[in-house]
Amino acid sequence: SPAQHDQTLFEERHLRYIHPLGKGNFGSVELCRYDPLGDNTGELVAVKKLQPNKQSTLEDFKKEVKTLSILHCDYIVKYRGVCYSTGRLSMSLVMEYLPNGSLIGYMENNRHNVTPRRMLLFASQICKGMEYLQTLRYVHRDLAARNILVASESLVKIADFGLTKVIPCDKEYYRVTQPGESPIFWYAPESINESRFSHKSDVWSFGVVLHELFCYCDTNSNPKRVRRMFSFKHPSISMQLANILKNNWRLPAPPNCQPKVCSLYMIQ
Ligand SMILES: CCc1cc(O)ccc1-c1ccc2c(C(=O)Nc3ccc(C)nc3)n[nH]c2c1
Repeated sequence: SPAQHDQTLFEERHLRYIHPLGKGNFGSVELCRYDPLGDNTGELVAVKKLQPNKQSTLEDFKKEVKTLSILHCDYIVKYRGVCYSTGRLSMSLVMEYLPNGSLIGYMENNRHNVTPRRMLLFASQICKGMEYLQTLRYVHRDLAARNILVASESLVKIADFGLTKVIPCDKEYYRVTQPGESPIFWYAPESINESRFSHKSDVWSFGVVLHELFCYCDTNSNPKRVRRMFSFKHPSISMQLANILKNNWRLPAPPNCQPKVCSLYMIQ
């Protein structure tokens, strides 16, 4: 039957659960081994189960799968396929497993042997991945170090396309109607103020990722730290953030950041 030759169809009975991976950010992601021979020689995969809830419906999930299945780029996590649960009531997304986890954990654990040169290598790879997405008119909308996965000490890949949208051909931006919980500290001003997303707003988020990289993803310099500057009273956090950005406040230069990188920082 065609299903036997469809490499992107994973049979639930061969998908062996190992342990949980993503905490919250990627939804519920689990490490599994797809082991049809039953001898533990199968490949390790990252699996995201879909629980249709108020945030994401089966339709949203099918859109994420559609988005992923046509992406072929060295700097984007590879789509492997889907696994339908018995009765097709729910489905899971199967992606390649990257053994070193997200950039956040990697930078924290490898602070001493990640040189600025290596950071620029990672930054250029994220750039190439985003450039590829732009050629397909995709806007990621959630570019952040937490969504960059480390394949090896010299290769990172962009992950988590749950929020990715395609810009309509007649427009230059995508307007979100129902913004869920928004990562506003990575958002460009127009995204905060008007829920407008474009390649330009992805570039802004890339700037925040550069900041995270050069701060070794240190939680003390994390963009969320900005929140401490705000009163928890009114106006809302996003209003306060929008105001200081309008007054040209920007993230502070990362501590002991190289002069040449800092000059790059000044053009931000
Ligand atoms: C399936 C969800 C998804 C959806 C999407 O649209 C794009 C990418 C992914 C995804 C998310 C996470 C991972 C992971 C990992 O989390 N790996 C690891 C390894 C080691 C440690 C400590 N932590 C973590 N590997 N491949 C992954 C693919």
